[in-house]
Amino acid sequence: MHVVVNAAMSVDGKLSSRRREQIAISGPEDFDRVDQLRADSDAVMVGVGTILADDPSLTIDDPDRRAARTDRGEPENPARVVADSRIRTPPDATVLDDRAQTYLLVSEAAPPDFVEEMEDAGAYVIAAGQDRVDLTTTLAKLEGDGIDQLMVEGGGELIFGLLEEALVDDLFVYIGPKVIGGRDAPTLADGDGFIEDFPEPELADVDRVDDGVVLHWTF
Ligand SMILES: NC(=O)C1=CN([C@@H]2O[C@H](COP(=O)(O)OP(=O)(O)OC[C@H]3O[C@@H](n4cnc5c(N)ncnc54)[C@H](O)[C@@H]3O)[C@@H](O)[C@H]2O)C=CC1
Ligand SMILES: Nc1nc(O)c(N)c(N[C@@H]2O[C@H](COP(=O)(O)O)[C@@H](O)[C@H]2O)n1
Repeated sequence: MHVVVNAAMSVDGKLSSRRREQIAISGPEDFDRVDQLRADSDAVMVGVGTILADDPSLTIDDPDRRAARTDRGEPENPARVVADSRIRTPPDATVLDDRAQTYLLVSEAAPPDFVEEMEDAGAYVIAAGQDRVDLTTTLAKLEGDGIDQLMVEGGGELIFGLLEEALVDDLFVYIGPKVIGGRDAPTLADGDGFIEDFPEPELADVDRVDDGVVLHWTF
């Protein structure tokens, strides 16, 4: 499986404010680049923190891109994947609508009643890990289901979890013209943070987009 992380951050490295509400950091050209990345993916993944904060659809905006996928014999939209250790995804979350297949990655601590509720809402539930989703095992299961190209859109906890397990191949970061600040605002990589063996990606490309810049890092 090839894992591509994409996120937009402020000049000071924040994904959002301390209120954890969605903030438009990208401009139109960058949102279009993200739409193309989604169209090139078999699945788009986020953590449940992003579901609770933003209620994203994770579908493709451009109808021509959706048509090109169906012409290739692919589903109109990539599948959606939510990492949600204890099932905090609300049953009326937009990712559970019928526009795409949705996988919910949960831990073995996820209450069985909630698992059943999510399956009734149309999600395909994969469980691995004691208290927290075991990302290595669940991503391998997704690969077994035909997901070769996985795009991850955040947030900071999930991105750190993937970096910690050395699961990231490419990282695209849009840095937009905003300063958000705040010690409690989410950053690109949250979690516990590294204290040694810091991942050291290589800078593959730099592009000026809208009023900011896209950095492409490879691991
Ligand atoms: N600017 C941008 O590009 C983006 C911004 N955001 C922002 O990020 C914030 C949400 O980010 P976070 O609160 O960090 O939540 P998150 O979206 O990273 O979700 C974290 C959750 O993922 C689940 N998870 C399961 N297994 C895990 C594992 N092994 N490692 C890590 N997480 C695991 C846990 O239930 C955990 O609580 C929101 O404010 C949202 O608006 C989110 C996506 C993109
Ligand atoms: N690429 C990007 N730029 C920004 O400025 C953002 N605020 C985000 N946020 C993430 O985009 C997703 C929205 O999904 P839908 O369009 O509703 O499908 C979601 O993952 C946000 O957190 N991204």
